[in-house]
Amino acid sequence: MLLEMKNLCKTYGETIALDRLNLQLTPGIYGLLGPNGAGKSTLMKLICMLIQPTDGIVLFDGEDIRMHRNNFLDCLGYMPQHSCLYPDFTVQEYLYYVGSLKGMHKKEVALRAEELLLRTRLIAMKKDKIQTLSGGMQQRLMFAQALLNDPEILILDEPTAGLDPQKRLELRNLIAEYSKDKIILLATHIVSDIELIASQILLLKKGKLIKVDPPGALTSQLTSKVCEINFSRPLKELEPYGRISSIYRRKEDIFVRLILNDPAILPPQASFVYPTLEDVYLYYFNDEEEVSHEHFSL
Ligand SMILES: Nc1ncnc2c1ncn2[C@@H]1O[C@H](COP(=O)(O)OP(=O)(O)OP(=O)(O)O)[C@@H](O)[C@H]1O
Repeated sequence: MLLEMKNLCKTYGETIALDRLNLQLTPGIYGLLGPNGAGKSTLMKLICMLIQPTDGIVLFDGEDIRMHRNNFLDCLGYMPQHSCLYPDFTVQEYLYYVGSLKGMHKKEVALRAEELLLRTRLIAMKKDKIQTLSGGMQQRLMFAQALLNDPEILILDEPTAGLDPQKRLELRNLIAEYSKDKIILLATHIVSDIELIASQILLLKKGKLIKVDPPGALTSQLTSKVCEINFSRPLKELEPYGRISSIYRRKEDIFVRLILNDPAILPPQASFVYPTLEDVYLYYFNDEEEVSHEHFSL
C-alpha cells in the first residue's frame, strides 16, 4: 500500500499553504508536526479530496485518486480538526448515519459501531444525544466515526485537541492499537501526542516539508546541541548561549534546558543531555512561535 504526494501545491490567494510537497507513505503512523498555519490541515484536506490542489497530484497505489474517487474514499477515514457531529443525533444514530454515507450494510455498521463504542468507552452513552456529551466524549466519537469502515488510510487532524492528559493518553493508545496495516497520518503541534507511537515524524514549516525521519533519528541529529544546567539566577544570563527549551525541578534543584547556539560554547557548569523531540520542535520552529519567557521566570 502506497500513498504518494507529488509536487503537491495549494495556494489561497497570495498565501502558499502547501509548497511543492513530495511524500511517500506506506503502512505506519506518521506524526505531522508543525506550528499554526504550517499547512497541516491543508495537506489532510487534499488527501481527503475536500479541496483541490493548485498543482501536483495524490496517488494511491500508483493511481491518481481523482480518477478513482469513490474507491479511494472507501479506503479512507478522516477525523477533522473541528467537530463534524450533529448535536441532535444520538451517538448510535450518528454512527449509523455515517455508516450509510459510507455505503456500509446495516448489519456491518451495527457490529462495527458496537465494537468501536466499547473500545472508545462510549457504549453506555449510545442512546444519549451528542449535545449532552463532554468534549472528550465527542472527540472519541469523532475518532470512532473515522474508523467505522475499517479504513486502510486514517487521517487524524489534531485528534487530542481539548482532551485532558489522561484522555489524551487513552486516545493515543487507541490510535496505536488500531494502527496495524494502516497508513495513519496524525497532525498535531503537541509533541507528546506522537513521540511514542509515530514511526516517522514529518516536520512541516510554511508549507514545506523540512524533515521526514524516525523520532530517534531526529533527536540524534541534535546530539551536542542541548545542555542542562542547575540554575537559579535570572534567565537573561543564559540568553547569549541559546534558547531555553524547558525548566524543571529535580529534587530541590531547578534545571534549565538549553538548545545551544554554538555547541562549542556552553554556559559554565552546564552539561550535555540527550535531546528530546520537544527540543527538536523548538530547534526547527523557534522562529515560528515565540516561547514566552514569562512563565519561565524564577
Ligand atoms: N480556506 C482558506 N482560505 C484562505 N487561507 C487559508 C484557508 N485555509 C487555510 N488557509 C491558510 O493557509 C495556511 C495553512 O493553513 P492550515 O490550516 O493548513 O495550517 P495548519 O498547520 O493546519 O494550522 P493549525 O495548526 O492552526 O490548524 C495558513 O496561512 C492559513 O491561514
